[in-house]
Amino acid sequence: MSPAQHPFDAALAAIKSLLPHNLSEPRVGIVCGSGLGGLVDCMRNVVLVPYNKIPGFVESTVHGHKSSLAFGFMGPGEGVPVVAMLGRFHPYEGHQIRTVVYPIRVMAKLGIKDIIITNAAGGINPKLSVGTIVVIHDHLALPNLTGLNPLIGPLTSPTHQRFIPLSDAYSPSLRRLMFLAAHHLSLDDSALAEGTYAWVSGPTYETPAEGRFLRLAGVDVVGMSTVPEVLAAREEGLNVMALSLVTNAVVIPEGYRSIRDEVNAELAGKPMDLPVAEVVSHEEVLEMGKAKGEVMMKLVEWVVGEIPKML
Ligand SMILES: O=P(O)(O)O[C@@H]1C[C@H](O)[C@@H](CO)O1
Ligand code: HPA
Repeated sequence: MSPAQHPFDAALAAIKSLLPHNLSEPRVGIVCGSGLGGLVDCMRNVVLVPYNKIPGFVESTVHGHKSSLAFGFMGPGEGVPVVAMLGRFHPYEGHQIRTVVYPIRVMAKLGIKDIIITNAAGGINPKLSVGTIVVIHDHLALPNLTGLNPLIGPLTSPTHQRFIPLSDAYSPSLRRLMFLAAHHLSLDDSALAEGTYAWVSGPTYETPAEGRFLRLAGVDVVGMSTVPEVLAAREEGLNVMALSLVTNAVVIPEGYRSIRDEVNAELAGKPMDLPVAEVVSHEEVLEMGKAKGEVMMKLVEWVVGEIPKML
C-alpha cells in the first residue's frame, strides 16, 4: 500500500477484486453474533471473502465466530444484495476499539444504507425467557461512560460529525419492520420483545451484584459487543437495527443464598432447599444460538426483503 493511499481504499480494492460485479455494491449489512452465523444460510449466490485477505481486518478468536465477509442475495425475487460479517471482533480479544468497528466503516464505504447487528446476550429482565429475541431500542454502555468509546480520536472522514446524537440510534422504521415480520411469520408475542442492551467489556460474565445493578439501571439484556458497532454505524450515517437473542438468564433467583442461614438451618436440623444460581458458559450461548438461529434468520430475511420498499 502506498503511504498516500487511505487504508479504506486498500480494503475496498481487495474486497472488490474478489467479487463479481453484481455483488460488489451491497445494500444491507448484517453482523452475525455468537452462534448466529447460520444467517448466511438464507443468502443465495454466496461469495466469501476471508478477513485475512482484507487490509485492516483481523481474525476473530472467539469460538462460534468465523472470519469472513459473506456477500450474496437475500429475500424474495432477485433478492437484496447483502454483506454479512461471519464473525465480529470484541475489545476483550485484545483488539483496539478502532479495529473492532473497522468492518462497519468498510461496509458503509461499500455502499450499505442499513445494518442489522445481532448478538447473543444474557437476560437481565426476569420477564424475558431464554430463546426470546429482543429488538434493542436503547443501550447503556458502561465502557463508553468510562472512556472506551470507538469514536474517540481523529475523525476518519471529513464528512463525519464530531458529536453524534444517540436519542434516535435504533431506527424506528426498521424496528417496526421487525414486528411486522413477527406477525407475518405468525410468531407468538413472547418470541419477540423490545428492550435496553447493556454493553459490558467482558470477557467475564456478570457477578450476581452486577446483574442486580444492571437490572436497577433499567437494563433488559447484557452483552459484550454491538454498541461500538452501533456508534460507528451511526457516525457513518447508517440506519441501525440491533437484535439480541437471549441465550441465558443472568439475574439470580430471589432468596439466593445466605451461607450463614444455610449453616444455621443445617445445625437446627432443617436444611434449606435453595435454588442454585445458574453458571453460564459460552457453549450454552452457542447452543442456544443454534437452537433459535432459525427464527432470527427468518425474521431478518423478511425484513431485508422489505427494506428497499421503505423509502
Ligand atoms: O458477539 P456476541 O455479542 O454475540 O457474543 C456474546 C458476547 C461474548 O462475545 C460471548 C459470550 O458468550 O457471546
Ligand atoms: N453476559 C454478557 N454477555 C453475554 C451473556 C451474559 O450473560 N450471554 C451472552 N453474552
